[in-house]
Amino acid sequence: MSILEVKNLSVSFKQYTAGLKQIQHNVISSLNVNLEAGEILAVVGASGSGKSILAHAILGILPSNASVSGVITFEGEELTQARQQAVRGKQIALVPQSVNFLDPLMRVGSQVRTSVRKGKAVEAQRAVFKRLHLRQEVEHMYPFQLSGGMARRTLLSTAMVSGAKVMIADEPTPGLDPVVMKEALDHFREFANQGCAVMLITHDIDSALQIADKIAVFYAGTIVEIARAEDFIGQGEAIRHPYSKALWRALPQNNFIPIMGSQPHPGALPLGCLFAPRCEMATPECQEDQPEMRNLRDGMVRCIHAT
Ligand SMILES: Nc1ncnc2c1ncn2[C@@H]1O[C@H](COP(=O)(O)OP(=O)(O)OP(=O)(O)O)[C@@H](O)[C@H]1O
Ligand code: NI
Repeated sequence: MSILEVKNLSVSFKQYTAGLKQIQHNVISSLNVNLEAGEILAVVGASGSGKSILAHAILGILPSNASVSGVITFEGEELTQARQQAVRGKQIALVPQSVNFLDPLMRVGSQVRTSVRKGKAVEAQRAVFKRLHLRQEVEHMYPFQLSGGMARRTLLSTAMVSGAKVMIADEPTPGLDPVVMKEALDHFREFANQGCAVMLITHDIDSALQIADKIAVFYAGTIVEIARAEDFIGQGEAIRHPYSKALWRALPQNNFIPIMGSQPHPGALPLGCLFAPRCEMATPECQEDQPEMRNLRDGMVRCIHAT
């Protein structure tokens, strides 16, 4: 049993156009993913592809105009709204993408201490601050007194002291200097080695590959491939989905080959495969139905042509 299972998740937002016409934005569609204890799953993909929405759906913190369908289970039991509230910040911790998640009216040391559930709160907070190179006097500061990097380290600290079994880190590293970034990534690896499951959402594929066991590739609101980190090597021959291959080849060290076209807007998704309009391998069949996720070479892929 996976510690966290997301089955057939869809999330949409109702939006009103200028003429008060209502349109539906499908920001996540039929998404399946599992988190295993002891593993780090890195989630990569373009901006606006729905990575943060997935994190917020798991934690039950989507805005009220969102409609959600599908089932999320934690330790084999469905995560209902009540259960999401009960486990949030305790068994399932979030390192949010935005530093606005800090409480502006509370000193940051106290914020971190309220997340400690076992052992001495002050000691745990001071140890994590030291590890992330935050000076001790920072504990007395309010969020507005912090630099962007310090605020991010405070958010990381809050999740790290929580003792959660599942950690979801949404872009935890931008703005951190390389030394602190390495500490943060090493910390995630240690968590996983202790039996915790980590979902690391990131734009930094290189860092993700250094610590992740598996990589999930997001495109236009769904996961198109789940691969082992080792598959991301060379020219990407072992990578299954044409979008994942393109993403890999677009990296500076892999020839910087740009991907033509752009990701479809959530208000106007194509009927069939979401990547078909940009895909060199697309055939008329690809335009008919969205392909199902299928097993391929010890990974998962959502493409009828992948081999
Ligand atoms: N409250 C909202 N109402 C309507 N649409 C929203 C809302 N929040 C997010 N979206 C839309 O959902 C889509 C997915 O957004 P999300 O923030 O999950 O992307 P992301 O993959 O995390 O991007 P980034 O890498 O830039 O953080 C985007 O098209 C975004 O515009
Ligand atoms: Ni995001």
